Amino acid sequence: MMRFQHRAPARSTLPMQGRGWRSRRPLTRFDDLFQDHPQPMWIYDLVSLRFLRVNLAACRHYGYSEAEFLHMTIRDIRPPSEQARLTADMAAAPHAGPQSSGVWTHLKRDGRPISVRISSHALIHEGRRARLVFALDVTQQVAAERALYKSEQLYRRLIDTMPLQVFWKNLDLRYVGCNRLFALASGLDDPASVVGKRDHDLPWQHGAAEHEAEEAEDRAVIEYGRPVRGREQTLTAPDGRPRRHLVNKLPLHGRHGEIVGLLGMVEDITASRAAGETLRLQSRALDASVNAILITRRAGDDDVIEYANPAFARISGYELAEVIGTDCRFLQGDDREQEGMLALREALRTEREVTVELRNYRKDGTLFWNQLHVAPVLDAGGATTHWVGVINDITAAKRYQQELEHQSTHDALTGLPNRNLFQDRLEQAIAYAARYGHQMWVVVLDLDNFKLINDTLGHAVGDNLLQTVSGRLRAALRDSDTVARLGGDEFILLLPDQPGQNDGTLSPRTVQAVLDAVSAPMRLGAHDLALTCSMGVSVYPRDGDTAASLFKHADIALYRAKDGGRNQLQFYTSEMNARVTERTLIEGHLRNALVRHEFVLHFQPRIDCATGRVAGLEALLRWQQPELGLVQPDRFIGVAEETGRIVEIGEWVLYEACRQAKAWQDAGLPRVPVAVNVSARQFRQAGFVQEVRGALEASGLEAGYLELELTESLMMQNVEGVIAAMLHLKAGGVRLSIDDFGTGYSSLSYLRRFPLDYLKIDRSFVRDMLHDAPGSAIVRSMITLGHSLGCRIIAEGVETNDQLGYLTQEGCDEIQGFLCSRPVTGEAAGELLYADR
Ligand SMILES: Nc1nc2c(ncn2[C@@H]2O[C@@H]3COP(=O)(O)O[C@H]4[C@@H](O)[C@H](n5cnc6c(=O)[nH]c(N)nc65)O[C@@H]4COP(=O)(O)O[C@H]3[C@H]2O)c(=O)[nH]1
Repeated sequence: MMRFQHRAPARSTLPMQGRGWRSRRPLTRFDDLFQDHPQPMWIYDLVSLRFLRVNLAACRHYGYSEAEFLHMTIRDIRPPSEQARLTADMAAAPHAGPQSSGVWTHLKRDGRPISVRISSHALIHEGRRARLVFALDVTQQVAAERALYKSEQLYRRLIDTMPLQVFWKNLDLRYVGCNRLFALASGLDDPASVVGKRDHDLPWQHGAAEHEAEEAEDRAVIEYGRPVRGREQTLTAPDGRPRRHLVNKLPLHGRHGEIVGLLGMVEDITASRAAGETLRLQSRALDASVNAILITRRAGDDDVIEYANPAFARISGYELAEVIGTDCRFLQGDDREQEGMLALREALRTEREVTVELRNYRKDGTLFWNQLHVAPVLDAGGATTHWVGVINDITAAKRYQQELEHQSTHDALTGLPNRNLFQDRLEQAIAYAARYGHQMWVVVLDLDNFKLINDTLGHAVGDNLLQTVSGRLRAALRDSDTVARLGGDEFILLLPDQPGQNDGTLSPRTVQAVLDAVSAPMRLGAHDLALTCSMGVSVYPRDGDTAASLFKHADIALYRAKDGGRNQLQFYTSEMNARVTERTLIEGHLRNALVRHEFVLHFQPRIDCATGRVAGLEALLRWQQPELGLVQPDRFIGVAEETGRIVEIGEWVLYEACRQAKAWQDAGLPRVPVAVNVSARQFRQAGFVQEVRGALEASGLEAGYLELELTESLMMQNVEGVIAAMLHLKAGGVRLSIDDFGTGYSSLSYLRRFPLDYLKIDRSFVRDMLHDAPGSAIVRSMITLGHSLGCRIIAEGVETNDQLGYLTQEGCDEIQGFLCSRPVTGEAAGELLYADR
């Protein structure tokens, strides 16, 4: 250790007080004190700031030797950051007396900083103005203070950053401290402003009642040491809005366990409560939804159900507990390869929303159609964590849609495929047959006389009949065959290759099955019916290789079958085309026949059986077509009826017949009625009665000389309307006859109501009447019936004297037929009348 070696009297130091600055007496004891003092001490020159003396403790503490110190100034032991402060301190320091100048940072010789508390005293040292400095090392104390400050800061920051309002009160219920949140909630900016106040001193938004309740609770906490936990309350926040709080209060204990106050924590749970409420509502919405909702999570290859709502249980029939944790694929059962599944898998793979329609199966195995909408649920980072699936049971809509589709492709009455569906199937069958070299048959089937049954027995019976025939046809054929209804009484059959049949003919068994289906006796309501049918057949590929040509050719064959007397099956032949061609030809020529005056009337007399004289003349239409020659009615009346031309043609006949009859009368020939055939279509025209009246007026013929022949089937359609029109005509004096009697389904009760003058027995009955007993009995009863209705009986088609004899014997009134005369021109008919004078 270095002693104070340079001690010399000349360097003695005197304090400025006491013995005086000029005293030179060495103060050895003082030096020793200075030198040996445990605190670092030094004297420095106030002008040069140089160290003048340093004690051993200073040398030890700072690490400088005394000699080194004496070459330094007091600036040299200070860091640059303290230099300005030193300058200011020097300037402010008193020239005499002691000074405490606070804590400074000094640097040791090795550069380490220390904190020192400096106190100094002015003095004269060896004639210089100097200062004696005591440096107390407070480095540790400062560090501890700093640490404390720091921890206080930390604690302050901690309670200020807590998402809770924190406060603590003393026994007087005055606030001792609080965090920033609490201060703000109380209406102040700064926690310090809260300290010392009581609740009612703070600018809360809520009122005195709340403060009182609050303090009462505080007092209870302090008095009984019982904490308050999780009390909820709603208070008004400084912004005026209600906030929901969760309040906790604990007693604060002193060093000896005594209660010294309370610590309170208030948590604002408004947002979490609102979120909870939202969740509650959303959960309720999920529960109440009529659509099933699933939330699934991907787990490996599975989409595991995490949530399913009650609607899911209702729709699927599964208990919720059964399905949670399982993959959704149980809903498809084995029906996995569905179109919707492909789209669904793709959407799951690409994590996109999708709506698909799936066939799902309930727990009991029944199918339900599911319109499924799935959407990914993303986390904050945008990754898919779950999927939400909304299941909409669209079974009813699907069924409705299927029904609509069925309706558009099926016949409503019979449930059979309609023409459109048949066409599709035929096209498919053609493609198939073409590929495999098969043949097949298209059969158009028409029920004979259906129209008559429908018209006479009513539509309900007609419908019933069609349904029965449909069912029978369906049952008679194989599943691979198609039966469709084309409309009305027309059916069409598609019969693909019959096993063992490749000769272009239908198997007799199939034909028989179809015939039996139609002709087996049928009881419909009160009616026993026996039907027949006509069939036209075309064969693929012989008669056509398109749906249209097969259709057309089967239709032509049918036409031929009907033409040939019905109740038969006709295969299409190329010659049939000729007939169709002729029909087309006739239809074309008919268009201009009237304007070209190509029609003429022939007349056939009928003879009174009693007198043998002409009783009347029937006007029969002939068509003198330049290219076709004289065309008989059976070749063109049907076409005229179908095309509607019969209306204008019939009108011409009516006028012409009246004109001719009047001309004969005017020529002085015998006055006999002229009979005109009226077609159903013509009769149904709204102005028909007026038209008859017009023809009579135009010709000047008396109504009593005009006779209208109405067919039985015409009269049975819209019976009431027909009777009304007949009564009108009858009232005007016109005579009425029922033509072709016996060929239709006349109801006797109706017959009585028709105001008829004549009943014409159809020539088919006359032809057959002498062949067997039933035939003659039928004619006999017809005559009796006619007479009982008050009609004169005319027998048609009388060709032989035997027929004439029988008819006369049975009381027939008039006869018409080749026996008396064929239909002849108007001129020849005039001659007949002339001869009959
Ligand atoms: N086998 C045979 N036939 C006989 C005999 N006596 C008469 N006929 C034929 O029987 C038909 C009688 O006429 P309808 O039954 O009214 O049958 C008529 C009638 O339904 C219809 N028709 C003729 N003219 C007209 C007309 O002006 N208007 C309408 N709507 N139909 C007419 O055409 C049908 C056929 O007329 P037509 O060919 O003139 O044939 C006539 C006549 O030539 C006979 O002894 N044996």
